Amino acid sequence: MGIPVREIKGIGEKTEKLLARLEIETVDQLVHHYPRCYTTYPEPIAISDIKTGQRCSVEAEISSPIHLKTVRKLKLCTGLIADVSGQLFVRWFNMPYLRNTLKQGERWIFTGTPIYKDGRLMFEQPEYCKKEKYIQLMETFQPIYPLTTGLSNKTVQKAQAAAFEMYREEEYLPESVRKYYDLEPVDKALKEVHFPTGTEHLMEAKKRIIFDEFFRFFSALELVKDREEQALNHYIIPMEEPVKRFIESLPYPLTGAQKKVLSEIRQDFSGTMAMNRLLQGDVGSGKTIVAMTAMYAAVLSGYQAALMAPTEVLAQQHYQNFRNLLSPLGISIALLTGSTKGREKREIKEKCASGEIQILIGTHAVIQDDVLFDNLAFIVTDEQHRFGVKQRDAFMKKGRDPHVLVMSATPIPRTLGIILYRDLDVSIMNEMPASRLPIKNSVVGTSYRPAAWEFIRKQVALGHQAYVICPMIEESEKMDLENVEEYARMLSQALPPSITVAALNGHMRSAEKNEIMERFSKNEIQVLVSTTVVEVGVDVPNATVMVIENAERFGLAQLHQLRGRVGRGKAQSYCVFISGSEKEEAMERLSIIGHSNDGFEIANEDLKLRGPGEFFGVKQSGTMNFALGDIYSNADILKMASESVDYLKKEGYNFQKLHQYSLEKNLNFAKNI
Ligand SMILES: Nc1ncnc2c1ncn2[C@@H]1O[C@H](COP(=O)(O)OP(=O)(O)OP(=O)(O)O)[C@@H](O)[C@H]1O
Repeated sequence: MGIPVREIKGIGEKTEKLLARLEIETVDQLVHHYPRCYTTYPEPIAISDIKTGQRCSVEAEISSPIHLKTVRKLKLCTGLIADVSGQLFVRWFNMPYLRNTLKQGERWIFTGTPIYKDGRLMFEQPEYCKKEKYIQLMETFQPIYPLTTGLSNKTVQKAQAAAFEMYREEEYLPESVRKYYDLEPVDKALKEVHFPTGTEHLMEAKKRIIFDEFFRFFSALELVKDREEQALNHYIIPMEEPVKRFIESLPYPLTGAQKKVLSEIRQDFSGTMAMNRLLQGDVGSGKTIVAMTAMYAAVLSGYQAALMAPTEVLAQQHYQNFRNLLSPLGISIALLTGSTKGREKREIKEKCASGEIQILIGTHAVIQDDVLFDNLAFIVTDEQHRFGVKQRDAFMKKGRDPHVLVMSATPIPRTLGIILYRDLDVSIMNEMPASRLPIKNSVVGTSYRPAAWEFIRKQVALGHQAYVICPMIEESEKMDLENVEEYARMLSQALPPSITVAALNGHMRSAEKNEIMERFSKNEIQVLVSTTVVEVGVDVPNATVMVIENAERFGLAQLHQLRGRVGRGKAQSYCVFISGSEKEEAMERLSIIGHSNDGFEIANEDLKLRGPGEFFGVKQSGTMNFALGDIYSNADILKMASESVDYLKKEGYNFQKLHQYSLEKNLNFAKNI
């Protein structure tokens, strides 16, 4: 383990705890906590000239004492600031000390993004700074870190500065590779990322750090691959008559793409090597039934099969689906998740070990040590980028070299797929069932919101349901949560009382989330206001409207996922992307998604639009969990890293050495495959 953050000068117990919430416990982890973007400080403007949603600075006097009050456990500091042109309301969360720092009558420069709330324009969480310091700031650009409630950007910046006094990153890359790809030394790059000295230097530094991220990812994959050379096929699984009959008995004909993938799986099942396949299917293309058919075939051959989903809601949904279609055929199916309790859990484990349970569906609960199988021949992982390499490994070890199918709903352009999924065979499903109508999209500004709500009312009156994805506030999870509740309240008031509106957020307990989802799927709830927890896989075909607030803040891949929650039934569906920004780039990106429902096409356009070298923006793709790198914008660096891992492998480079201190971490780091 590295040096604890507590040993850094100026970090006390409170900051230590806050950092721990971001999974930062050591100095090494802190210096690898990269800024999520950089900001420059603008020339201050008059209060009368500020505009909603546009970051700005004002030089103003504090015209009222800063008032501290507690609202639902949140400590709220509020006050008024003024210049000759007007006055502005300001407020901060959980920074009670400001009452003593900011005194009435003093002049400060406040920087923030004005919002419109409770009928007035205001600054929420603005930064504050004295003029002399501000003039210096205007000449630099400042890192903005991912934060958590109570932890300010300033605190992280100070901690970084102190950390660098005691930390030096060791170079691991051979000089020849570094020179060949024109990469900076790692210690220099790391420092520059936190303390930028100029645009060009920062771009060079980020190139190196992103290269490192990708390099570690690929080399961790190499290590996993080395440990498990492709296995022989121990389980020949024919997909003959009974499987055909099952397919014929489905309430719909399979699409051409579904049939093609099934025939690829059939070949793998009867081949000489065990299957190791990625099924990349566009949102709603019907991956589940493909997996189910193959699992059914495995069971008919006398084996067990298991499916692991990333959330309880999804595991539950799969379980229902499987039961509807396979229980009548006499297949025994069980669900195992974190909320399966005592006796039931024990029983499931016993029956799984004895082979009585033929199909096990669950969350990562299925990879716990005491879950054993009798003859597990086939494992399916849903939404693979949510699981780490380690979890995938543990799942595989539940059987003796089982066939593996991983399913992903994130379309990735072919050129990138070849690099990223180097160890998997890839099947692509890009065809929607013929019975579906394409979703109608519109990209609008916030003034359209009342019309969007009215549209929800009309659709619900027709018997349909709607989702609203709530605006995000990046600074604090707590505020996100409040936001969802408040939004749901406002929407509920705007709609007739006969319409039930419910809020769903990621902080709820699983049981609570499951219950809301279940009520939504039974149409007891008509409108679901949610954070992005509904993003993956939720399947309620009666929902026909999706409204996404602050659409400009999401990556296109994520927007496509969210939109995919509608358009799953026979009725016409609609998606309204509400943009809080009128900036041209934001609109241009959103218009891509507004014009196309094809995930693969969107992914390609996204790649073209952003191209390499967009270094300053917020990460947009949301596709993979790299801290700094973005597989789209940094596709060129991704290629370099992949090539150099191949090259160094041939040269006999010891990747183990690179990962020896933190193999666990780096295997986890390679979260995505
Ligand atoms: N060939 C088909 N014809 C008509 N409906 C289908 C077909 N295949 C699947 N479906 C239905 O389409 C819906 C979506 O399928 P499924 O949940 O498997 O999608 P998915 O590919 O997993 O999408 P996502 O990634 O969004 O979860 C389900 O309600 C399913 O019953």
